[in-house]
Amino acid sequence: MFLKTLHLKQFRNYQEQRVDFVAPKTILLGNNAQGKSNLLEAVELLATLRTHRIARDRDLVRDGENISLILATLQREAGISDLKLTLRRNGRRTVNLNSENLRRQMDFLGVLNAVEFSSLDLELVRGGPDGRRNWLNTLLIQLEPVYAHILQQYNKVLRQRNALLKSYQQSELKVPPKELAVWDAQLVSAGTKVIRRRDRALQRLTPIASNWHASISNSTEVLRIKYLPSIPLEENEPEQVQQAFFTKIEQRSVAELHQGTTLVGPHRDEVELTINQTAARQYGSQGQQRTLVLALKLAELQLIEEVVGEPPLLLLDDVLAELDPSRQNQLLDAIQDRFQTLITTTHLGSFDSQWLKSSQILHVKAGEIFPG
Ligand SMILES: Nc1ncnc2c1ncn2[C@@H]1O[C@H](COP(=O)(O)OP(=O)(O)OP(=O)(O)O)[C@@H](O)[C@H]1O
Repeated sequence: MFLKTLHLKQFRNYQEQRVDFVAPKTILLGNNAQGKSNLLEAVELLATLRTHRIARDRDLVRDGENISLILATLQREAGISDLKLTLRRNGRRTVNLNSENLRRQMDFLGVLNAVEFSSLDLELVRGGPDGRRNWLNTLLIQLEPVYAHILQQYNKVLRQRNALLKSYQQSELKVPPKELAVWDAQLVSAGTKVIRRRDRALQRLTPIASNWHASISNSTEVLRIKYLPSIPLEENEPEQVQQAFFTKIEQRSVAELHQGTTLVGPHRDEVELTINQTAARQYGSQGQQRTLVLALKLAELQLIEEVVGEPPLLLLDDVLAELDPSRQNQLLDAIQDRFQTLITTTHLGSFDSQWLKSSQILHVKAGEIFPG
């Protein structure tokens, strides 16, 4: 797929800016805080309706405005699509495809696919399980847009069940509330769907990521990715997972009532990353952590391409210059001209000349874009 144009209105620090993409790679060049990442963020929003920088919609809308528009023209094998996302300060969003407002956000999600790689992704290795769950959720939304709906349902049930547990904890009641059984069943039903999809996605991603990792590290390191769901998972069968889920809830019920919160379910899942059988985060070197994240990102690209049937976009936010020339070349070989790539950087100095040859260069200055 190829993003032909992007048009931002009152988004972040852009007043109104249209960009035409004319090469397989676009380098957005500019000093800090000019709007380079903001532009990638707009593309990320079109792909996932999420942003990896924790932000509410009112942070995305330009200061002093109430509404913000992200418009794009996308070329896919099946034809051209026009996407429009409206963000409002009050958080209400509208999604529009080919001039038609869509009722379900799910129908917007499968249109543009993109993999984002920024320095924040190093947190995948270094940070807590939350970041890894988030990463997996974002990937799954693109592999199966219905996942966005499933996750939303799970989170809703989780919030309601937590509210019930909290009110019990704060009450004088001696007997757990009767409605809890209803919430247990709903939690298990929605949670099982989440768990089974996470398991399936990681089963497919792991061999691809391990291969990339072996190739980047010249086979000196073995990367393993292991899904550690909060309930034991023996077989990826609905009945088996549901049964295990109910059993675990029963085992933790006293603790849940005591703590007033849900202790079992996919909101407590972990994804373990190991290199040569040691937890990756203990593998101190920044270089090794970068290799790992690069392998994960290349695997995401490949998996999305396999599932969707077309190469997604790659968004490289300030990471390319940090890779050494050999890793840069590996990335270049992997993406060639098949994956449209948008790259932000503050300087061109450390770019391999190969990169520059096939790139369109745009200058970003205070929310405006100028051709290079
Ligand atoms: N809602 C908003 N309204 C107006 N300006 C905003 C809004 N949100 C962010 N900005 C501005 O956008 C700028 C940050 O842009 P961005 O994050 O894209 O930086 P960048 O060019 O990628 O630089 P860096 O190299 O530091 O990442 C800051 O000047 C910030 O004040």
